[in-house]
Amino acid sequence: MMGLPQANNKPEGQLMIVLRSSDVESVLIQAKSLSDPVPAPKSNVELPERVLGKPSKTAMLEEDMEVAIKVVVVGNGAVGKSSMIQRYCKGIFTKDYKKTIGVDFLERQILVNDEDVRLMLWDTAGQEEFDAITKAYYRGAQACVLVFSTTDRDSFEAISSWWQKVEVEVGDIPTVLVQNKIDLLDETVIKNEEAEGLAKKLKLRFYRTSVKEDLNVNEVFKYLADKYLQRLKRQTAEEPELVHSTSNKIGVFNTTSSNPSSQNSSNGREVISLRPNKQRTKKSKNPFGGCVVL
Ligand SMILES: Nc1nc2c(ncn2[C@@H]2O[C@H](COP(=O)(O)OP(=O)(O)OP(=O)(O)O)[C@@H](O)[C@H]2O)c(=O)[nH]1
Repeated sequence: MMGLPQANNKPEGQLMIVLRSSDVESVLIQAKSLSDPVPAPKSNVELPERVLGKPSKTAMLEEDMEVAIKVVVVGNGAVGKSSMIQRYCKGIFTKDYKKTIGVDFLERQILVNDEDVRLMLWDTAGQEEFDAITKAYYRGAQACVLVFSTTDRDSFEAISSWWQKVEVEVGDIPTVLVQNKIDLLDETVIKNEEAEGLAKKLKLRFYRTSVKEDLNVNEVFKYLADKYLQRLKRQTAEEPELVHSTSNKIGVFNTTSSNPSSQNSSNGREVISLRPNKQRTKKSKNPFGGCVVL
């Protein structure tokens, strides 16, 4: 768990994010300006249908749109998933271990090849008991970080099964394999060749990180964003219609509206309620620029 110090200052559930499951499956692209022809959505996440029939999104992709990428971070418990997301988004590291219950997420905005990219980092629980919950949140993921720990053999051996769990839900998405806690190399229980061999076998880019020492964490997410953008551009060039289709590839995501009263299931669609397991604050700028706690 992300273990924020202020985690319990506020009664749980004050801020509830409600997503329809189909929305979670969308590539999220946010209109940057109010003059954007895409109408302001009524709830936090809009349906892909809303973008149908509107001016070319291909052009907008180039000029007016901001790409948002849903990244899921998966792996056994205690390998450092929450710590990694916290390090990346808030620039901090805590020694405390608090198990993540269900899912959690933070986001950070970065610039990749002059393109604004919003990374939405979904932190999933590493324990099997939460599998049913976490699986639902893999849907719609556009990139994935598979993490194991230098000091935990089981976490290394579980990587293939984590990968399968994600793949079953979302297919082939940009993915990286990460060996975390390399500051503890003295205590390693995994040989270098084994880790590299696994990356080769799974055909994945491999990073060694230390969240504690802030080694290579940025690189992991930068690589994924880059890879995803390349793929998106290729797809858009090859099949511009994809952007307009109802295939849940594109959605409009409004992070400015957070009116909980508009988030309900009155339309009869399935509703997933995300209850942050720690305090969420309103979006605010912080010293790490572009990092937002939702
Ligand atoms: N030495 C060292 N410790 C780390 C590193 N990254 C995380 N930790 C520690 O490992 C423990 C587990 O970290 P978490 O980030 O909570 O692990 P998690 O994978 O989110 O665990 P679950 O929520 O159970 O899935 C914490 O005590 C962290 O401080 C690292 O790079 N080096």
